[in-house]
Amino acid sequence: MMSKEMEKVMSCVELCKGVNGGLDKVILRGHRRSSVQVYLYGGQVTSWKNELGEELLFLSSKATFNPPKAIRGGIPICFPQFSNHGPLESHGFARNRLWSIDADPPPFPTHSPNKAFVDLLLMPSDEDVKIWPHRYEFRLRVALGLGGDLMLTSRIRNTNTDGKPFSFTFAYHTHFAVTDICEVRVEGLETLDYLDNLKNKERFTEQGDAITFESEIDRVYLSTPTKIAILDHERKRTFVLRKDGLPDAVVWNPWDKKAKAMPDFGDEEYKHMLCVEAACVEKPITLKPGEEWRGRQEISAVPSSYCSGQLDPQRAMLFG
Ligand SMILES: O=P(O)(O)OC[C@H]1O[C@H](O)[C@H](O)[C@@H](O)[C@@H]1O
Repeated sequence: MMSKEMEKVMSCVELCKGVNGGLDKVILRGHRRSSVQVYLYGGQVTSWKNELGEELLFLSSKATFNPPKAIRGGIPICFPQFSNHGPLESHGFARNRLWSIDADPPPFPTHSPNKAFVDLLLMPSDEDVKIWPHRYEFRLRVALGLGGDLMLTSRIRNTNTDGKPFSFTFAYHTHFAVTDICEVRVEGLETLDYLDNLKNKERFTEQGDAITFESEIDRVYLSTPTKIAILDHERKRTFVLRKDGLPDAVVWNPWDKKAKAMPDFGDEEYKHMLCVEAACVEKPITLKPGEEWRGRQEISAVPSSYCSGQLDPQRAMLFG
């Protein structure tokens, strides 16, 4: 049972103005100094802090908060198209639309005691329908768990009235903050096939033990396990990413040359970020009118054990 006091702390959800007093954002406050910030613009998480108030996500110091440009960093939502895997603009348009707060969302099947969450809603405007001729309701729940984990659940429903199905690709484009990219490794993707975006989406098989980084990387790993670990050796911190309904995982770091070419990304910032993205890219999702899809991502930050860099066994058990 949670104490009354704890319940009070956990129920903290605040709507306020973001950077430069412009765009609206929601702050979720959890235990001690843990928090999450979500902009209604893009339905985009831009900050996730642990109990010590340490930032766990990367947000570029050059990120602009000026629509229609997307915010560089945090967790952009890529919908209805991932990257350039289709005819739409890069990553579709959900990341540069204004979402609304969904005051009365349909119930979630699983009961959660957690009070620190917000429900957002995106529906197409008439202009959007000209770009992508479909009607949908996209519901996004962002929740800060009792243990400080960040959970994103997307529910996308086809509301077409013309009887037509639609297909889409999707990603939670999560930018993890890391101390030094050269000291990071990703476990859980070894021996898998991937499409290499740097080589015309050609298919390869991962050979290495774990993924380490020494140059630009832009890959879509296919049919991955539901759990992926990102080990930040220098900080002795491990991010655990768990996902459901999202078979693929994108790994991206632009490295020095591409970093310099991006106006909203610092020249040296590639050293301190890594994108590992729960995604559905290879096989698009198709929904008939009335059908709904769900895709969920849960991320946690746990201490790495000292010598081996493996997941701390105590905490790892919690994530099963
Ligand atoms: O610059 P953006 O449109 O935000 O895309 C940033 C990156 O996102 C993904 O990770 C893609 O795999 C990359 O190819 C792309 O460069």
